Amino acid sequence: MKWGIIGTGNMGSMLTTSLVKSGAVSASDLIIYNRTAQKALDLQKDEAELTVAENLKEVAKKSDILFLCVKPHHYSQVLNEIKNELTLNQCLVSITSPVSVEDLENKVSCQVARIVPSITNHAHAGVSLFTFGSRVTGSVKQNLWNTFEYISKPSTIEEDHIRAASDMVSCGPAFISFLLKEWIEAAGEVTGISEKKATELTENMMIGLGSLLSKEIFTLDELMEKVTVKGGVTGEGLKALEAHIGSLFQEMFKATQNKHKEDKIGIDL
Ligand SMILES: NC(=O)C1=CN([C@@H]2O[C@H](COP(=O)(O)OP(=O)(O)OC[C@H]3O[C@@H](n4cnc5c(N)ncnc54)[C@H](O)[C@@H]3O)[C@@H](O)[C@H]2O)C=CC1
Ligand SMILES: O=C(O)[C@@H]1CCC=N1
Repeated sequence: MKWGIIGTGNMGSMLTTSLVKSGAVSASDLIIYNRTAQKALDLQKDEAELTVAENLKEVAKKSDILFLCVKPHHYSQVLNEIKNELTLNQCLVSITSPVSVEDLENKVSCQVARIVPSITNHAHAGVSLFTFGSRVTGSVKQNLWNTFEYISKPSTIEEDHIRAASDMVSCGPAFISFLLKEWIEAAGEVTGISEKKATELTENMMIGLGSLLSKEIFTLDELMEKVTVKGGVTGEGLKALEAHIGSLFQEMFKATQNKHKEDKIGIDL
């Protein structure tokens, strides 16, 4: 089974490295291609067994499962160049949310799936969002699912909820990092604690929180309950949060919904 990756930017390189390092795919079964060849060659320096393809047609022809890891506005150009190489035995996997599986199925004649990954998959953690097209065979579905279990918790997502799901698992690391930066800054402003110390404490708290959740020791509700000692400071902090949070997250989800709609209109496969 040969695995191809087109586009070795943030996500393509993350998938290349994580799939190999987790033991999901052996480097000798991976073939990668990037428009700027150096990016692909740099990955090969770490994993000598990787094949770097000379061009798009080569990676398309040689892959049983082919990941498309370019930005959505490059889809049309790439697909036009590879579509005649792809047959029903192969599966094209898109990793972007604004392009639906249905639209891709109308463009190419091979099997099609969408797996939206997350930067958290670098740490072989977090979620990957799966949507299978109508032509994907049972064995390919199983193979993709099993492979992504090495680096994530795969989760099936319907088209209607892909934006919200991707906001949570893929944009989430950026959103939460932004909130934590605000928290660190506010701690400094209000109490004078140094940014360095506040960052160290916050990052380690997050690692601990992630670990509690991953071991299923507590749910989110249980965490709030256990930490909120009656008459204590946590309760006061939570009250302040409730009073000031307003429609912060509603606005965030609305903003991404709007951008998603705009992107979909702008993408012409
Ligand atoms: N950054 C993230 O956390 C996530 C990104 N995605 C999706 O992944 C896709 C890629 O995003 P990034 O990796 O962040 O972008 P990026 O800009 O880092 O990577 C895109 C890569 O594609 C290459 N490329 C462009 N045209 C090409 C062509 N014709 N042939 C071969 N390579 C070509 C570029 O040289 C670049 O290395 C996007 O569609 C995005 O929606 C999905 C989940 C998370
Ligand atoms: O296609 C998506 O939804 C992802 C999330 C981050 C960038 N692209």
